[in-house]
Amino acid sequence: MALTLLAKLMPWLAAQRSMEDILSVINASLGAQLSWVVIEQDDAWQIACNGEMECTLHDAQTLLEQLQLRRNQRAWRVICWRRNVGKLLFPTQPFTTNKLQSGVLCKLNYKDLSIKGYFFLAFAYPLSSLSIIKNVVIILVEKLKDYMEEIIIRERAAKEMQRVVTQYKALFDRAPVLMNSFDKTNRCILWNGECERLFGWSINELNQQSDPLALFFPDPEMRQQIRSSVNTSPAVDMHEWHPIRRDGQVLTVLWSNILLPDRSILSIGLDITERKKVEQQLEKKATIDDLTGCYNRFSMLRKLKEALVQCKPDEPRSHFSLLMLDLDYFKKINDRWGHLTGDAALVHFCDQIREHSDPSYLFGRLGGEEFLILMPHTDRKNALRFSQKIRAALACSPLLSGSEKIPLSFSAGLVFVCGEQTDTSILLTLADNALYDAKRSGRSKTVVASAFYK
Ligand SMILES: Nc1nc2c(ncn2[C@@H]2O[C@H](COP(=O)(O)OP(=O)(O)OP(=O)(O)O)[C@@H](O)[C@H]2O)c(=O)[nH]1
Repeated sequence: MALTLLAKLMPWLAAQRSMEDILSVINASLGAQLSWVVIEQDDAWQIACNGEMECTLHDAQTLLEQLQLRRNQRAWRVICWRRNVGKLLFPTQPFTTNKLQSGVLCKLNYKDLSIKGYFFLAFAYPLSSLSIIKNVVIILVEKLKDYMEEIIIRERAAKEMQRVVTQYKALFDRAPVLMNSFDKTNRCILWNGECERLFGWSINELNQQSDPLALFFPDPEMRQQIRSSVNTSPAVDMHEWHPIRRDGQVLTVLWSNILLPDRSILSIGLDITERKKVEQQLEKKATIDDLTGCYNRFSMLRKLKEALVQCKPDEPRSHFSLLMLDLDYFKKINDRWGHLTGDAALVHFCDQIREHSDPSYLFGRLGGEEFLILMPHTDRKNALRFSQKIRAALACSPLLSGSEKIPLSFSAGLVFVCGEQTDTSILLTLADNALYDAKRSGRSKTVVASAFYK
């Protein structure tokens, strides 16, 4: 009988059917009315039940508690009832109890998996030979045990997989870095929480566009560059890009690309817009004069040094003129109109220079009311012409203090640099001496330095 039953059951176990299906075959083969399997692991209980009668997990637990089977340490224990098993299982339901006359309950331990299992089988008639049914159940349970072990290991692996997926999903959604991926047809397939927060678009909104990337980079050429950096030759190093977000603000984002095992590419980005702004402000503070907006002494001298390095006697394009300017009688302006008007005079002077300068000219404040203009590939004649132009502009547009006109003039020293001089301090001394000559000989004029005169 046991062998016949097992022969019937084996294909079901091999086909990995559900526990309910297997119990149904057992019931049908043995003529049983009810069977269940209960699994207890990590304080969580599961029941699989089949038969003509309903048995809840609570019913099964009450029975196990009553028989103290759970506390019994033996791995194997088979309990058989010749009669009235229904009374034990359903003590409060007298009508149902009549239906179940006899039964077998078997305990099985999975030591390695720290799991307990219970198999129960009940019949509507009293069993004449308990030992036969007991032997059948022992063999049956042994087979069931292997099958259940397989299911449990599979379930655990699935649970672990689910746990890992949940962890990575949380990481993907909550990490303070941008993560996204687009497929070959330009559809967005990954768009994490930080992307949605920063750019203001959801993945559904992106995929309603024929080309989602156009939302961030309206320039088609820029889009081409992005695509090639992602798809053609994925740039692993962080590169700086300037996407536009939903409210129109231009961002600064560092992007890197990671090739995943399935050959898809995940782009990872870091929003550095605020950091970049601070950097730019610091850079500006370090190189630009606060009051006038022209270069400060430090950066002007650096630019002069760079120009000197490039300057070669046989390369006329590298020659340049250097003009050192100083406002005349500036102290008087401060004394008469006050320091704020003195500041306004400095700004006005710089505005005039800026307005009439060639874009290639470099212009900085050396300190106080002293300035330096570097004029690339400009000879002495043109440099002198330029200083006259500034003088005329200042005469035409005096500084206004209310309705009062404040005349401004300057003296200047000019040096033409043609590659024979390499020392900045000597050049500055030459320009300064020429400026001093201009002051001494009446002011409001430009004097050309005698050395390097050409
Ligand atoms: N308002 C204002 N004044 C400044 C600033 N820097 C320097 N000064 C003033 O500029 C004046 C320069 O005076 P001086 O060196 O005697 O030169 P000057 O009066 O222009 O006379 P000459 O150069 O000989 O024509 C001083 O009174 C400084 O206090 C500034 O940033 N703002």
